[in-house]
Amino acid sequence: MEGITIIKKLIERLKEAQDDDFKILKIIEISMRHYEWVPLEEIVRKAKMPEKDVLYRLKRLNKFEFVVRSTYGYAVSMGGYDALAINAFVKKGILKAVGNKLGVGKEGDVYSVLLEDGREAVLKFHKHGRTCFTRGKRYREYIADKHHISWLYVSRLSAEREFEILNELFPIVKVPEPIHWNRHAIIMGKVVGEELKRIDLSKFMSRDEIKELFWKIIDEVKKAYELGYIHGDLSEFNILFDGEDFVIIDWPQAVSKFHPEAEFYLKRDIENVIRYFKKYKIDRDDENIDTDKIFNYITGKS
Ligand SMILES: Nc1ncnc2c1ncn2[C@@H]1O[C@H](COP(=O)(O)OP(=O)(O)OP(=O)(O)O)[C@@H](O)[C@H]1O
Ligand SMILES: [Mg+2]
Ligand SMILES: [Mg+2]
Repeated sequence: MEGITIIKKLIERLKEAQDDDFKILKIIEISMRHYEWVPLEEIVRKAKMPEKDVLYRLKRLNKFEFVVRSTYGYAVSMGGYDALAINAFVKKGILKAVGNKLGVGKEGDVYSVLLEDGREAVLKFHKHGRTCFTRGKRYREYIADKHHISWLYVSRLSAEREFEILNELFPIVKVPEPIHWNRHAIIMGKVVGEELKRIDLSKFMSRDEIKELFWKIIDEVKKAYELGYIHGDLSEFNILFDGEDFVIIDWPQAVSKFHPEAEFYLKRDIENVIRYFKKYKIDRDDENIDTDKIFNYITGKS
């Protein structure tokens, strides 16, 4: 799988990379708040190192594909940003090893990881606007993209947001346990189970049991709402089920229940869940399985 090869390469490069490589990479990262392309002089000035030493580090960073270069200067690449986050987790004594890729979402990559305390966990990289930074994409296309400065900022913000929300919800709502956050990456508890989308419940559950599962999911949505949040992207893709219990994942886009469009988002979430369960015909003899009724139930309007 391509994902595994990429991370393996990244890990190899991480092993090779030295503290001074990361020092320079961090200077570029910080300077990107003010520059699209950080000029060499700026890096030299901040590094307080002779120019030839800085150039040596930049050459290495370029070889690792941790930076992108243009005539105007240097920028951190997506791989470089991944490396910074992984390096930070390792330096803090949190992360021990990165394993296989678990899933590729629209917005990020998820890996199975081993923590220093022996726990298995999950590392999720938030990657917004990744299209402007895919491997091999050329400089010309890169500068033509007006969003290229913000991907770093937006990805970081999204990870921070998901981490905060998980902290608010866990353990009251069935969500993964938030463990750590750095840059655009979060480490969270590993959930056993598969996306509902990939499971045929009727193969091992009765209709009553399936109906019970439906209402349990709705109750989690209600609990999240009571804590102030609406998932905003709830569907059979973001519910992991192990045959008995489930966990709702993927929260960065969640909105406040006081959001002006709150009703729209909550109803859409409810509809998605109802739509998935329709194929099991659980709504046949339960008139309460209705978007408006469930909306009222969740918001306490009935
Ligand atoms: N805590 C977890 N434990 C186990 N697997 C997980 C966990 N979090 C995510 N995954 C796996 O990784 C996939 C992608 O995760 P998630 O849905 O959070 O990311 P995403 O990039 O936002 O996806 P999407 O494109 O659906 O928005 C999930 O569908 C699931 O298979
Ligand atoms: Mg998802
Ligand atoms: Mg998502």
